[in-house]
Amino acid sequence: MPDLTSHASPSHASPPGRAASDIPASSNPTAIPLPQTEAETAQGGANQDSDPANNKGVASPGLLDSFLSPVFTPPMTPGGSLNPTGLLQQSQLSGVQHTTAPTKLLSQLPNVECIVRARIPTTNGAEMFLHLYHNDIDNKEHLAIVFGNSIRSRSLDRVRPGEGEMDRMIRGAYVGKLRPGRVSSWYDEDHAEASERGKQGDDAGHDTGSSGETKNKKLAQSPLVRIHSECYTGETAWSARCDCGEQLDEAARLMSSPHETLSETISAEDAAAFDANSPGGVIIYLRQEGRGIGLGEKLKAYNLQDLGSDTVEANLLLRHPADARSYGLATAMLVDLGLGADSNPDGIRLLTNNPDKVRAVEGPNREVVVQERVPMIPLAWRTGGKKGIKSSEVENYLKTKISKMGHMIQ
Ligand SMILES: Nc1nc2c(ncn2[C@@H]2O[C@H](COP(=O)(O)OP(=O)(O)OP(=O)(O)O)[C@@H](O)[C@H]2O)c(=O)[nH]1
Repeated sequence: MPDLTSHASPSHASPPGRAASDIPASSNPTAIPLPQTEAETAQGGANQDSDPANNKGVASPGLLDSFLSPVFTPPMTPGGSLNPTGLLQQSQLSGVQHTTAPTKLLSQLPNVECIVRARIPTTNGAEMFLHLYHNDIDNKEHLAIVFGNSIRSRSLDRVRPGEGEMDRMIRGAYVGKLRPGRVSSWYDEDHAEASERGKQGDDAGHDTGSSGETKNKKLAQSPLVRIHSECYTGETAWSARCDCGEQLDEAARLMSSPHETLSETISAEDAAAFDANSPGGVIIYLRQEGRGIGLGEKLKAYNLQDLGSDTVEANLLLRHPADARSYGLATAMLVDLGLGADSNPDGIRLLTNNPDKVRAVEGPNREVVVQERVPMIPLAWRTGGKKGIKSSEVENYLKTKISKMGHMIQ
């Protein structure tokens, strides 16, 4: 077993020789000539030196010249536009602290609609409601994993023309619990729960019980929210290259037993009081695999990483942005779930180390308020290496997040 440092206190110096700005172009045979920016083209070409060696490109030790083969076709980043010149200019700024472009905010939130919701009993005993969304900017099935009973989707609860009670129950627009023989989506006999709101066509509230009872209830704490991007390798294929699977598990754990926090466990009495007012939690699961470049491109990036690049360099070498994601859909889904500033002015607590995510999730007009950022410290760092992921790859992945993407993991 190699001597791994994932549990060590992080002192996160950039890996030597990795930063593009640190390597003189003349001594960098693998520098890739970059296309002109639109502005440069308009000016007749600011970058008129035809010698590729004089263009600073992405330095990746160990890459062969053949990488520059003319058969290499730069891919399209799904749903994104690419300006590698701009990205690299940022990476060449002094200190290489935050080398990625800030996440672009859409000027307007997309429209989202919750199509169906279903109760999922989970293997650890907790229960959650899986919400599947459609939207008007892509054809993907983005998800909201909702813990607790106080968070409901407005678009799901809205009455649809011509639908009957069975239709509503089948698509998950019911209060309380389903059981054989139940006939009303609005009234749950066992729990004496009725929602008048939906019947009246009022989509402004988010109560689950008798009308008005929970609508303006002051919650003990703001709801916990995690915006998670799909990672097939880390969540399903047991990859130790990243900590995505661990982060998803940890977010679910914190939301299903909200009195367990990262730092303390509160008394049983306090826990009961907390549960009575539990704000619940939401994991917004966005289908932006590989930071938005897709699984195929991420696998190429893995091979580049094995050839010596870090995670940011590998994306740039493949002509993708370091991070091609956006969060407008997440903001719109949170608003639909009643966690927007209009109905939840106290805001949310966002589980993340990513500063871009905090700004981006708030939306172009602060449609969502992030009241507090809750850090996600890797399990191996918190337990001195006893638990969590141990690999040199995950160590490099986390180091690059800190040194090049400005992540706040301490
Ligand atoms: N391109 C690329 N994407 C990766 C790599 N490793 C993991 N990912 C993707 O990174 C994304 C994980 O990001 P998130 O879990 O949202 O986390 P984050 O934005 O890094 O920040 P946190 O909220 O602090 O976790 C997923 O889409 C993964 O598929 C990699 O080596 N290259």
